[in-house]
Amino acid sequence: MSHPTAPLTAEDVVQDAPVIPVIVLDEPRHAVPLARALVAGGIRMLEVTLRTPAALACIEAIARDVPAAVVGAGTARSAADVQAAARAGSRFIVSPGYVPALGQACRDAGLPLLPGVATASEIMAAGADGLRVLKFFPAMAAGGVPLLKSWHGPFGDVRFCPTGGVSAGNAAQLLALPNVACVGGSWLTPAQLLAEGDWAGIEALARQAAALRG
Ligand SMILES: O=C(O)C(=O)C[C@H](O)[C@H](O)COP(=O)(O)O
Repeated sequence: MSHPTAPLTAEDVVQDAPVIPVIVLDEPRHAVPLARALVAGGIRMLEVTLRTPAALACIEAIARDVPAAVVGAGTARSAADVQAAARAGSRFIVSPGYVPALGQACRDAGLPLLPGVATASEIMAAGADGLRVLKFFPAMAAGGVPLLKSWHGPFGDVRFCPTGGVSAGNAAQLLALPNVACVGGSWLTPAQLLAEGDWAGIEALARQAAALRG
């Protein structure tokens, strides 16, 4: 990334760190200290899922108060989600699946999209709309390492961010594959550490995740 506020590409999003934390926030007051802890641990590309009522306020707070973080929205399922996420200050969009309307909404908003795929046809649908950097979801349930190896033949130009069932225990094995750019997961931000406000604990998890590659 050349400048912290310059428009990003999907490549920028996946090559910044080995892990994109998938963050579920119920409490807006957790957003800023959590983002600071992750950044302190070496992880600044942060995906806040739109699964909770607090999500947009959390994205807004991180975008405003943690300039060292790059906040994006996850669980985007519709054009309206993309628009709301963009208004809140999201710099990238992650979705569990892909429909062309989502791709169009991201192009309209000028935001990179990591769309979720789990089959060859979905990879081809995303590819038809110019998308070659994809989330693989739900990674471990859908086929994990063997499926990624199978895709590498026909889709050698596609790079994946496997997410879903990824943990500190299996991330290194995924990251070793040539078509894996990074992984995503919720293990850096356990609900219990959030509830306890254990920011040092989250920073330590981020530091371990940041060290997974290189
Ligand atoms: O909310 C979304 O947009 C999703 O697609 C689902 C998340 O990526 C997974 O829930 C993360 O999986 P875990 O790391 O196994 O918890």
